[in-house]
Amino acid sequence: MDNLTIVEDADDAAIADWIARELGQALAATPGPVAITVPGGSTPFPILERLAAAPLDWRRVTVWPGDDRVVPEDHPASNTGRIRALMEPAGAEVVTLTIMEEVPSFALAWLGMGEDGHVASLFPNTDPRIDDPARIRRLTPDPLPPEAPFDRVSLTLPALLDSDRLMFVIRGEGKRRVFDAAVRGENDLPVARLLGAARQPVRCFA
Ligand SMILES: O=C1O[C@H](COP(=O)(O)O)[C@@H](O)[C@H](O)[C@H]1O
Repeated sequence: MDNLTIVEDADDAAIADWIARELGQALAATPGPVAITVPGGSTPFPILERLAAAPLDWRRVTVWPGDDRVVPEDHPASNTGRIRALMEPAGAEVVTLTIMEEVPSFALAWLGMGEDGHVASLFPNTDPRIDDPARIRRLTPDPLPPEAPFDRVSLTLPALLDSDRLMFVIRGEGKRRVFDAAVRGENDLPVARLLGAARQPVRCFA
């Protein structure tokens, strides 16, 4: 993949700095709002905490969770609740993901990945398609991940691909093996489908 850059051993502060620079450039390029999508789970939150402290015009930034578990926002497993708690005090607008939303084009689509190759909440059993006519779907992972055994709402592949840049943060050897195999086209997991269709720059902090 000519459009892929893998950055190894970057710590949370370095990743937050890189995102802040990207966002700063996107904000400088337009007087209007800038949308980004961010992952949930556990990996992104220390990075988001640092990012929220960056001196950006957060009032022009709309933050979209890339996916969420179907739980109330005050539930500890709610991605949106945790993202909102960090990003709203900085001044950003945080969107609640429902299937009614109009989804914008993103300046940056930041993704995590599960060891099963899922991105956002596009799990292998949900057979995500790059020509999905929907931008947001409600889905049921099968098997249900034991750490978050809930139905999901997720941006779809075309919604994630409608972005100027894609970025992953993946930690651990198991995830790295799955990601590298996807890059080489050796599997057909959701991450491989996304990467296979990506034409924008992709950066993976691994
Ligand atoms: O369930 C989810 O898992 C993935 C991976 O999370 P991580 O903590 O292992 O990085 C995450 O990207 C997704 O947003 C989340 O809902």
